[in-house]
Formats: sequence, structure tokens, C-alpha cells
Amino acid sequence: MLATKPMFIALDFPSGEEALSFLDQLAIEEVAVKVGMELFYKEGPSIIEQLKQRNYKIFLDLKLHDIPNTVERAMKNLASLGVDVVNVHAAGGKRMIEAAQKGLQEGAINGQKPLLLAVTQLTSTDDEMLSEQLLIQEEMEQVVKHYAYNAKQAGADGVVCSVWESRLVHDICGTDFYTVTPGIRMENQHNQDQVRVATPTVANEQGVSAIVVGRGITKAEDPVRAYHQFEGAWNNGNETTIS
Ligand SMILES: O=c1ccn([C@@H]2O[C@H](COP(=O)(O)O)[C@@H](O)[C@H]2O)c(=O)[nH]1
Repeated sequence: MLATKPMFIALDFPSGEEALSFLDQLAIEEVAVKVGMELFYKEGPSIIEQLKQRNYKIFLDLKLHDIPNTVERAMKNLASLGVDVVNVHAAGGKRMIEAAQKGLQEGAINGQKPLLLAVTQLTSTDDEMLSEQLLIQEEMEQVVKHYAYNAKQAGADGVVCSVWESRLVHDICGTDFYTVTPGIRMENQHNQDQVRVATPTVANEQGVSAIVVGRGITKAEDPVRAYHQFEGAWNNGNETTIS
């Protein structure tokens, strides 16, 4: 089960050394972190081991998308790392998501299985890309809702979506089905490559289960201050601007 309202910090750093020194600078004991492809492909399981030694909650964001057999076997290995959350692309379909859960059960340590999320549509995808490049003619909200419903039926524990689709997902899948939302920015921050963005205050209002914040904190002039600003806005609706 996810802690109430976690804020995952995306550790998108080129090396474990940089990620760990950032966490030292933050100096906060109870932190939830997200390890993505950049860091994991550089450091492998050793970075997970080091983060676990610090007792952080870990979301291993590798977004698996392959045939069911391959995903099942890969998930068995990921579960054995003892991480808290993993994910797949919902576009892989229900059989793949079922296989992912099976793999996680097979690899679980002491019955502790990581939560499985399915990415509905990346928060960097806009309506035009959906229709012109992916040839999906339904509205974004419809697509996210449909993929979330498939994921739920296939046994996933939640989805990755934008803040703007979280309510729809909860309406159709129930409020205990997690909505984990990247694309979080303060009012005056640049969107960079993200499209479906929202502030932590809006995420709070929309009832999302968890937020993911990367560059808004890690690339801020004062990351410690930025962390507290995001955290305050997320937990108390206490929004200030980031300088
Ligand atoms: O739809 C998705 C799925 C995953 N992500 C990941 O979240 C962080 C966001 O980083 P920011 O710097 O806050 O933009 C990043 O690691 C992505 O890989 C996502 O953004 N959207």
C-alpha cells in the first residue's frame, strides 16, 4: 500500500554519486524517490540497494512494454530488488499487465509484492500527438479512462496519468485505485517537455494519490527550498512561487 499522499522525487541524475549527494543535500529522512531509466541503466541494482539502506520508498520507473512472457520474467527480477512500486505501459494490453502481476508475485520477497502501475498516456503527449502520431482518434480523457479500466481489470494497482484525468480514473476504477501523476510544476515554472501539467495545489484538489516531481526540485537554484515549497503546496495547499 502507498503511504498517504507521497511525493516521489524523480532522481533523474546521470550517476548514483550525483543522486546520493543530492539526497544528502536534501537531508530529509522520510523521502519517496523515483528511479528512472537514466539512473538505473547507469548503476543497475546497486543504486536500489543503496537507496534501500537509507530506508527510502522506491518507485522503479522502467515502464516495461513487451510480450507477456518477457514482462513476466523481467518483473520477477524487479520484485526481487525489494522496490515498492514498478510500472508497465498500459498499451501493452491486459495479458501483458496480468503477466506483470504474475511475475511480481513470483519474485516477491517475504510476500512483499511491489505495487504495479500502468502508464496510460505519457504526460508529454498532447491531443495532436495522440491523433496524428499514435492514430488514436478518441479524446485524451477517454483514452486514459479506457486504459485505466483495462489496467484495473488486468489486476494493476493503479495508473500513471496526468492530474487532469485523475478524477475520471477514480470515478471508473474506485478511489483505492492509485493515480500517480507526473507533470507537476509551480505556477511560474517552465513546462519543459511536459504538456499535461498542473501545480501541486491542483493535484491536491483533484484528489490524486501521489505526485512525481523531478526538475522542479532537482534543477532548482535552491533544491531544499523548492522541496519544501512543493511539499507544502501538495499537503496543505500552501502554494508559493519558486524563484
Ligand atoms: O507520463 C509520465 C510518466 C513518467 N514520467 C516521469 O516523471 C518524471 C517527471 O520529471 P519532471 O522533471 O518533473 O518533468 C520523469 O522522471 C519522467 O520520466 C513523466 O514525466 N510522465
